[in-house]
Parts: sequence; structure tokens; C-alpha cells
Amino acid sequence: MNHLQADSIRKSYGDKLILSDIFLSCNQGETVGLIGRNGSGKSTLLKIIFGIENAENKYVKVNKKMIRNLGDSRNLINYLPQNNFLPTELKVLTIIKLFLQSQRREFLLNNEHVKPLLDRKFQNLSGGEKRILEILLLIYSEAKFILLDEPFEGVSPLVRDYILKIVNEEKSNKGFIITDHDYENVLKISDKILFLSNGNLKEIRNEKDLQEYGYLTSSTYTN
Ligand SMILES: Nc1ncnc2c1ncn2[C@@H]1O[C@H](COP(=O)(O)OP(=O)(O)OP(=O)(O)O)[C@@H](O)[C@H]1O
Repeated sequence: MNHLQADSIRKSYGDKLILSDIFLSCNQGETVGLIGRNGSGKSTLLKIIFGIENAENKYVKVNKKMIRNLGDSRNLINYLPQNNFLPTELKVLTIIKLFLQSQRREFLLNNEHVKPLLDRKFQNLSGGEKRILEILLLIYSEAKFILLDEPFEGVSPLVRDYILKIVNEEKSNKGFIITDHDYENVLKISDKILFLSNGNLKEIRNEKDLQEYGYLTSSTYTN
């Protein structure tokens, strides 16, 4: 079984400490939900794990392989950034051929959400169409661990439910770390939920804990 471990992660911007000695682990078959207020450092943590952001200290491993930079994470970790990352000028069909090997390509070419988009340039897709294409390309990539930064942002409920379904289906082959302010769906999909605050991660169980830690106000959460 594949295993991702991130340990002793420390990161500051200027004199502001963002992450202080963070430990996080994810197994194949597991979805880890990461919740925190705006600016708490969730994206920074995912970027450090993926290898595109430096840290003062970090120890990231997939199985026995140390991940020191982006090159090390190739075929092991993939990351969905908050902003679109695909080449804007290319048609969707070309993008799929570039990103996926033939076996996995077929699934996407016949996917109900992607098939109608194949002849269109990425730049001409709607925000939600761009997002679902990016997410599916990552989920069907070779990588063993998929880090999704705000996957539910800008997608309709139908597409959001489809993302939840695909993540659950692919979980047997991969591990997922998901952060999104749609906390209800993060709670729904996650096997383990971590709350990032003041540079530290705490494991939480439910919405009541989120209220206790000040992520939700009592009027947001009423049960
Ligand atoms: N390159 C940078 N230089 C300086 N400060 C930065 C940089 N990138 C992020 N920060 C700061 O680090 C903190 C954490 O940012 P990060 O984007 O990781 O937060 P987040 O939890 O993902 O927030 P959000 O939920 O709003 O997306 C913020 O205060 C942000 O302003």
C-alpha cells in the first residue's frame, strides 16, 4: 500500500510563521480533508508537499522515496492549484493526449463531462468546465497521491457530486488530500479531517469541532 508522509514542515513568509512543525500522512485508500481559515497556510502546505514551494524545514516521503522538489514528485504526487494550469491555446483533445498515456486517455475521451469539450480550446471553456477537466486529468494521472486545492470552487452541484463520486471510486488506487471552503463536502468525503490554525494541524471530527476552533460561527452551525 502506498504511503505519503510529510513531517517537520516549517515555513515563514518574512517574520510571519505560517507552518510550524507540521506532520501529515495519507495512505492509499484514504481521503484527508484539510480545513482552515483564509490565509491559514493550506495552499502553502500542499505546494510544499508537491515540491513547488520551498520550506525552512521539510521531510516529505512517498513510500521510501524522499520528495525534495517537483522532479522527485513526478508520477507520485499531483497537485491541483487554485488557478488554472493547463495551456490556454490548446484544444482539449490535444491536452488529454499530452497529459495522459493511452490506456487512461480512453476513459477521459469518452467521459460524459469531457466528450462535448474535445474540439474546444481550453481558454474558451467556462470556469466549471476548466475545473472538471483539470481535476479528471489529475485523478487519472499516474500519480499515487492527488492534492486538490479548492476542487469545488465554481462548479455546479452536479459536477461537485461527480467529483465526490470519482474521488471515492479512485480511492482504492490513490490517496487524496483535499482542501476547500465547502467544508460540508470536505467533511462528507474525508476519512480524516485536519484543521490548520496558527501554523498547527489538529485532527477534528465534525462541524461542532469546527465551531469550537472558530472556523464556523454558532449561526453557521446550528445543530
Ligand atoms: N509568496 C508569498 N509571499 C508572502 N506571503 C505569502 C506568499 N504566499 C502566501 N503568503 C501568505 O501566507 C499565508 C498563507 O497563504 P495560503 O495561500 O497558504 O493560505 P490558504 O490557507 O490557502 O488561504 P485561502 O483559504 O484564502 O486560499 C497568507 O497570509 C498569505 O498572504
